[in-house]
Formats: sequence, C-alpha cells, structure tokens
Amino acid sequence: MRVDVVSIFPEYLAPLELSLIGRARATGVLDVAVHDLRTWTHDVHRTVDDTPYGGGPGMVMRPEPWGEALDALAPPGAEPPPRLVVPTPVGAPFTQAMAHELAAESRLVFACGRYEGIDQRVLDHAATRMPVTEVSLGDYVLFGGEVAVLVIMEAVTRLLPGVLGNVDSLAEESHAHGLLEAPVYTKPPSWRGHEVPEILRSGDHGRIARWRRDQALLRTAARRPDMLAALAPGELDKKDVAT
Ligand SMILES: N#Cc1c(-c2ccc3cc[nH]c3c2)n[nH]c1N
Repeated sequence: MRVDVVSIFPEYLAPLELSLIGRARATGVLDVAVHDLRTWTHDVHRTVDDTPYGGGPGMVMRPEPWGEALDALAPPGAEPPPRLVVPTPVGAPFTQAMAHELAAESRLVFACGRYEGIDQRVLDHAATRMPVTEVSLGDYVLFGGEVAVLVIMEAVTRLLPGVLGNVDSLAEESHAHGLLEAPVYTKPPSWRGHEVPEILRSGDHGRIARWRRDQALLRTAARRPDMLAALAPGELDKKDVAT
C-alpha cells in the first residue's frame, strides 16, 4: 500500500517511522511519504490560509496549494486514483469496519487540515476524480488532522498482510465480531489478592471459549449497548442466550 500524507506540520507524522508501521515500511508492505503543503505555495510567506468568506473566527486553508498538491500526488488520469482521506470533525465515525475498507485500498492520500478547515471546494473538486472519505475520530475537537492520521494509519496498517505476527489476535480483539474483548490475564495466578479466573487455568478450551464469549457479551452489554443492538442477525446464537 502506498500512502501519501500532506500537512503543514510534517514533523507531527514522525511516529509513522516507529514500531509496527516502521517495520511495515521496512518490509515493503507499506510505502509512506509525508509532504509539506507549503511545497505547493509560491509566495514569499508560503501562505496556506486566508480569512473565511462570510466572516467568522479563525482562518481557512486556501484551495490553491491543496489543488496543486493533489494534482502532484494524484495526477489526473492516473489509474486507479487514490482514495483521499480527510480527517474532520464533520466526518463519518472512524470504525474498525472502515479500517478494513481502507486497508483494502492500494493507495491512500491523507489531507491534514488545520485552522477552521480546508476550503470545501478542494474536497468537491477532488471528488470529481477520486473517491473522498471524510472521517472523524470522535465527538471532540482536535487542533488538526495529523493526530487522526496517526490513529487511522495504525488501525489500517495492523490489518495489512504480514504486519501482525499473530493474525489470530485479529480474530479475537475488540470490535472484531462487533463485541468488546473479554478480560485478559497472565502470570502470576494470584496477585495482590486478585486471582486469575479458575476457568482460564482449567485447560478446558471449550469451556474457556464459552467463558470468554460470555464475558465479551456481558462487557458489551454493560459498556456499549449500542454495539449489542447493532449486531448483525445471526451474530448471537442460541448458546449466547442459554441461561
Ligand atoms: N478527524 C478528526 C477530528 C478533528 C479535526 C480534524 C481536522 C481538523 C482541522 C482543523 N481542526 C480539525 C479537527 N477534531 N475532532 C476529530 N475527531
């Protein structure tokens, strides 16, 4: 997968060099390039923002540098076009399902907004020649899109083939089956008066699997009833409701 990230703070994306993502890049699973939006400015002050039409606080990111950046990174006519991913408070919620969708793309271009956001015409024009996904991490406000790109890149990269050593963990983790994960334990069996649930030390893998499923259902019902309500038909079987 080829990923291009455009930001006025490219140094914010330095963590993409670390750990799993760094290893994915080193092994060729992932090719990442970070670009400074100011590369595509032409004035002495390398201006990327201006006052908002209609008035209001703050500044808006000018369309011209973004237009030239996207022309350079996604030349008109190049096939297949990349998916443009724009972190924004007004975007669709970023979910594990969306992480899987993005992980299936061959090319992604991330546009990191700042100030009050990017001139809407940048997204409207991009949408005439590439798929555009506006995505939000959650209902809170950040200074810009860079942190969101780091989160999205971690969630996507770990789904790429060969990145995670143990692919089994993908199958059991929270949100993998629309449920939260069961609690996890390791040695010692007793710690500060807290014991590991006996079932997990029984060696009875059938009962352990049942216990984990029950714990996942109980946790999800208690903490994320919305996820339980959203389970696809058939996700719950008769063993899940047996008393
Ligand atoms: N994703 C996301 C965001 C943001 C965000 C993204 C881009 C910009 C550009 C200026 N301000 C921004 C906030 N805030 N909260 C989220 N969940």
